[in-house]
Amino acid sequence: MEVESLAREMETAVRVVHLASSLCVKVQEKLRLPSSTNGNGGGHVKSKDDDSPVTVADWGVQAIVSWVLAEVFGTQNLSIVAEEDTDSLSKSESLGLLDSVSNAVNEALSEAHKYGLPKPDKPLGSHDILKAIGRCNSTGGPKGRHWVLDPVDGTLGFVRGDQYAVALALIEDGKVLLGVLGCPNYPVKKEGLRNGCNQSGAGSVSKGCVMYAKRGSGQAWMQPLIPGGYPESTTLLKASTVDDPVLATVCEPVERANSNHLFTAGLANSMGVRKQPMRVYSMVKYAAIACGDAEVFMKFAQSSYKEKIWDHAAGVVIVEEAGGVVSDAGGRKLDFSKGVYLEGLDRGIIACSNTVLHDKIIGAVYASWESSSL
Ligand SMILES: Nc1ncnc2c1ncn2[C@@H]1O[C@H](COP(=O)(O)OS(=O)(=O)O)[C@@H](OP(=O)(O)O)[C@H]1O
Ligand SMILES: [Mg+2]
Ligand SMILES: [Mg+2]
Ligand SMILES: [Mg+2]
Repeated sequence: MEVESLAREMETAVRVVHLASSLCVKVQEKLRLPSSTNGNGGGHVKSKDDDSPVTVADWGVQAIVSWVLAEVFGTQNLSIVAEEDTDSLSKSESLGLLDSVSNAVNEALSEAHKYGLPKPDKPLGSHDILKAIGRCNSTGGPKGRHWVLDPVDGTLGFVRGDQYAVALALIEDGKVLLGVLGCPNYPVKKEGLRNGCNQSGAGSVSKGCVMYAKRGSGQAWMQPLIPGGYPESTTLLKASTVDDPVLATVCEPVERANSNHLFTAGLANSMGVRKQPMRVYSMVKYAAIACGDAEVFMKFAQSSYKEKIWDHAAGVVIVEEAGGVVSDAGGRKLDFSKGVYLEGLDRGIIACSNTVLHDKIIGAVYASWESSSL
């Protein structure tokens, strides 16, 4: 599929995810301070109506991404579909929380120029911040361009000091054109040190990266996350070529409530997977497939749960351009054209590093579905 250049969109998306990730790193550090161990991260964490957590970072990232996109592309026809809203943040009892969000946003935006992004002339006020967050209330749909944002995916992982992702994608006429994933805690293997310092070939590990891909390019890329600025190096990503289930690493959500661990264990067993599942929060699971650290990601939510587009859009295009395959459990592509939800999803999501493994899993799903307890 031929896609127009999208150079400005991609450049902006990658840079703003770097900036947003830097905000997340700082907020997560604060959450880990001893003064924050009162259960709500020193006031930085709230519960939503469905009991899921939302934090200063979720609102802060949404405000930053929305503000930057509006500055770069203008507000006319700007459509952003994103997870958070301003309902609880604009209540009078949330003044302290809104202050914390403002501080985090202004601290990050004051560094925007170091990322090659516009920065405000003066710090944004609470009103500007609420406006930026509230602007992301588009419901997407089959026509036109829509930015899709999960400001913090895996908020539970985030508050637990674990893995999470900042996920931004651009959809046009229902197709994901580009995706960017910020993974601030992802362990990235560096090439073995050269010049005789380390000849073992094992390489060292550093933390944090941004992955991105453009639809139809056949390439997915990774940049390191560096403190206080935009990196110079970029590495090509390649999904794993392992197609023997015995050697495959399968990842899945951490929470039992989010995916049926029993069903996926039976499925993995029936196709000959031997390794224990790698349970990881957030779209970092897609990242692991894209960079060759895992071969399979399966998620089978309860049948009453409807998957949202912001939990998958960026990950899907990155995995596919790195050489992988993503579908529902019936083998059909995910449909990003129906609004906020992945309507018509057949049972679950299966992302694989290659078609051979993918075909095997789809076959195993058909074989084992009858006896499942879903
Ligand atoms: N009941 C239920 N079933 C399935 N999925 C749900 C459910 N509730 C929430 N969510 C969505 O799951 C997102 C986190 O998915 P993960 O794969 O990271 O799950 S886990 O945290 O590792 O268990 C999480 O994304 P964030 O809210 O951005 O963290 C939710 O969109
Ligand atoms: Mg999410
Ligand atoms: Mg989220
Ligand atoms: Mg959430």
